[in-house]
Amino acid sequence: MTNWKNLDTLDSYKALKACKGSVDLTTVMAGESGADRAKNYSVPMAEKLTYNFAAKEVDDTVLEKLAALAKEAELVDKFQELYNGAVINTGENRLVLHQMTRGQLGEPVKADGVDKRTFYVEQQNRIAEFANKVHNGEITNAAGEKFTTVVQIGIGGSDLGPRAMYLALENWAKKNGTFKMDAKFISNVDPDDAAAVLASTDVAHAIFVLVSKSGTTLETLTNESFVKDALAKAGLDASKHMIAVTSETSPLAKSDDYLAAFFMDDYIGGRYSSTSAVGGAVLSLAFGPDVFARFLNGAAAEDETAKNTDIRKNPAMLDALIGVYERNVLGYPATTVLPYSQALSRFPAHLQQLDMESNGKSVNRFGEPVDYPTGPVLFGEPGTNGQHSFYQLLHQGTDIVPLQFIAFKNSQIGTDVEIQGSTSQKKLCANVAAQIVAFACGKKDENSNKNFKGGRPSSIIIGEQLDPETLGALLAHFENKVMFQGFLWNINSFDQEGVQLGKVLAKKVLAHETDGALKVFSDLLNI
Ligand SMILES: O=P(O)(O)OC[C@H]1O[C@](O)(CO)[C@@H](O)[C@@H]1O
Repeated sequence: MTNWKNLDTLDSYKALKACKGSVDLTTVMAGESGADRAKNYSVPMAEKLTYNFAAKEVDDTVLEKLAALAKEAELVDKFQELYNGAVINTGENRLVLHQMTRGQLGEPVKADGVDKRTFYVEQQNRIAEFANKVHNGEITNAAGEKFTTVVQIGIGGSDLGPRAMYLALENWAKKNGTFKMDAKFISNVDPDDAAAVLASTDVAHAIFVLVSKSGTTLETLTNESFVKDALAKAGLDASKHMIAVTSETSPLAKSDDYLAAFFMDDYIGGRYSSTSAVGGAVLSLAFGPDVFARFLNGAAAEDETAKNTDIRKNPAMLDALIGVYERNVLGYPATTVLPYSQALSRFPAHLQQLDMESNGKSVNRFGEPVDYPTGPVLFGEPGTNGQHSFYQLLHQGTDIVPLQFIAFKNSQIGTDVEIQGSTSQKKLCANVAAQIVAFACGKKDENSNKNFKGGRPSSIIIGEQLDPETLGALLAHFENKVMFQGFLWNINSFDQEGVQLGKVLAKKVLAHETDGALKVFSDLLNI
């Protein structure tokens, strides 16, 4: 059994604090020293990805202290407890098993009377069989015609991850001949969301995937009714056009309203559910089950790296430790993820939920207030677009915001042009290389308006090409990073009580049970 202790009670953390200010990026990232760091401060990830931390404010001494912190905080042992079935989600008294949707990292875990790995694989097989039947025309609409579009209805983790993964692989699948069906997504309770998606969808040839782990989310149930209404208006039987993905204990599980139902369970948090049936249904329908299986393999391979006790061989743990150093010792309040890949356009939105819903906590695992900052604000956009938007603040603003770049050597589609001696792909990669050095080293100018102080830390994950395996590995990397940071902060990264209050008050507003400011705002909004 491991010890769960607050970060500020650990001796190795106290030692780490003494390192504050010891690494000046403007110096160490210049000249030969910068070249050496760029070569050596790099850790292999799975699927030929590498995590390069040359431009972080660390040196061998800081790394030694981070290694000591990893050891004292028993990070790898805690991960081991997690995948071997301990009740890590103390707030909800649940196991945490999302890694098991992609592999068996440790011992078999039995819960609810079944072996959980067997359960997840069974669901994958059921989804694969269903998707194959849709693709080969064994499952059709009432007129015997093939379905051509899949529309996912869900919100939060039942939308963001699957949507980001779909967008990440859409062009790759088209290029590689595995694209089967268009996928669309309805998430917001804003009626314009469902209305616009439905208006651009041939509903007679659409299969709708209702995704809600709890089966009680207001937005999702409302959008389900919206879609059912549209199907009825088109003279179609909704139960022949809808499947459900939910937990076996949810009210949706036993309903006859669906063509089929596929299951995840309470041991997979919504924001960790992309590799469960939640992502499995839409991705298998859109790209085929083999592509989904390749995505899972990439995630499984990355999970294996997270078992390593050596911080130079465990990229997620190293990334997590550096992030905690930046947050708690260096005092940086935010972080940004900047994929130089258009296909990853919604990946930062997924990471916002993953990171902030997991680690936006003020009490530890035992419900006691913590005296130190926990999860940072996370935001992001693809580069180079971000460069022409908010990078101004990142380069010259008064706050230092650590950056996390992601880039691939090759594009997905492969269509490119050479203009002024370089292809677009080379221009993309040139920009990310330039940004790392510009942020770290800055540039002196007598005109203070044009002066760049530098000293702005970044890391970069570099890959060959974004494909199903690299995407899986990338997803698992960030999930595991968030998990290790939660362990360091001694918080429960797997519940989300902070989302409840707003839901309760919204219900009161709709029931007209308001007074005070709530009543005034209700009136102002004409509710
Ligand atoms: O899948 P469900 O149960 O509809 O939940 C959707 C989302 O709502 C939340 O519970 C937050 O309100 C997220 O954690 C979750 O991903």
